[in-house]
Amino acid sequence: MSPVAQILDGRATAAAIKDELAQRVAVLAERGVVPGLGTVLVGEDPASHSYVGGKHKDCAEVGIASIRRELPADVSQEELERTLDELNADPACTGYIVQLPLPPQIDTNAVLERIDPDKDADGLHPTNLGRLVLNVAEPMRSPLPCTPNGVVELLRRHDVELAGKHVLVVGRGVTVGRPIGLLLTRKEINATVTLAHTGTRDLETLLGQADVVVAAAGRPHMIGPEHLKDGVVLLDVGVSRVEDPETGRRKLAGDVHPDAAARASWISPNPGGVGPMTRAMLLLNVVESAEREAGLR
Ligand SMILES: Nc1nc2c(c(=O)[nH]1)N[C@@H](CN(C=O)c1ccc(C(=O)N[C@@H](CCC(=O)O)C(=O)O)cc1)CN2
Repeated sequence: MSPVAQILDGRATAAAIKDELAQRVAVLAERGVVPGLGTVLVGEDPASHSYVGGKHKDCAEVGIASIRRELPADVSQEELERTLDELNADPACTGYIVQLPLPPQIDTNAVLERIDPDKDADGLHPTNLGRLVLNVAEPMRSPLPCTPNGVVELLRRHDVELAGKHVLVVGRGVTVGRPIGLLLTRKEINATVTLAHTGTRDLETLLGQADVVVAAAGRPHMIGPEHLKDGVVLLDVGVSRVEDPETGRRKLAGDVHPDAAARASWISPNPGGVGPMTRAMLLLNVVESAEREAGLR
C-alpha cells in the first residue's frame, strides 16, 4: 500500500484562480471593458440548472456580467439557433456556452458549430478543437475545453509531474475524453495517453499499468483499489447521482470508488476536485477572450 493519498484540492485551487481572474477583470474595467458570460440552458434538468447557477455565481464573484437564456425542453433547432445568433451579435456577450446535454430533437454538433468561435467559452467549436489539434500557440491560442484544462491546471498547481507518465483516460466524450489527450501530449506536458472506452478490451490490465487515471466514464465507482497500482494519481471526473442506502437520498458519485484512495499518491475528491476547476477554466476563457478584444493579448 502507498502512503495516504494527497488531495488535489479543486475548491481551493479554483478559489485562487478566481482571485487572479478578479484582478485581470479589474484591469479590463480600467479600460472600460466588462466581460460578459452568456449561458443557454434548455429544459428543466436539475443538474444542468445547478451547474449553470454555479457558473453565474462564479461570474458575480470575479466581476463578469451574466447573460442568461432559458428555453423549453421542446425547443426547436431553429429557435435555439436564433438564440445563438442573438448572442453571437450581442456586444455585451464576450463568450457563451450551451449547457450540455441537449434534448434528443436537437442536433448538438450543429449547435456547437453555430457558436461564433471567438465567443466559444467552452472551447468546443470545431475551429477551436481544430486549433487544439494543430497545437496553435500564444498569442493566437484559442479557448481550451474547460474540464481537460481544469485537470491539467489542477495537477500543475500541485506540482504533479506528467512528463513521461502513462495516463489512462477512461471515457471518450467530447467535453473530456477526446480533447484531454491532445492537451496531455503537448510537448510542454509530454505525457503518453491511452484512451479507453466501452469497446476497450481488458480495461483492467490498462488500469493496472497506468501512472495517472482520468476517469470520465460516468459509471459510478467503476474503478476500485483492486484495479490500480500503488502510487497512482487519480482524477475523478465522473458525475452520477445514486441513492444513498443509509439515507435513501440521491447523492453524487464519481467513477472512482472511495477505497481506491488507499492506492493513490494523489486523488481529486468528487465533489470538490475537477468540477470547481471546470468552472474556473470557463471564467479563464471568458477573461482571455475579453483581453484579446481589448488588445491586451
Ligand atoms: N456546455 C457544457 N456542458 C457541460 C459541461 C461543460 O464543460 N460544458 N460539463 C458538464 C457539467 N459541468 C459544467 O457544465 C459541471 C459539472 C460539475 C461541476 C461541479 O462544480 N461539480 C461540483 C459538485 C456539484 C454538485 O454537487 O452537483 C464538484 O465537483 O465539486 C461543474 C460543472 C456537463 N455539461
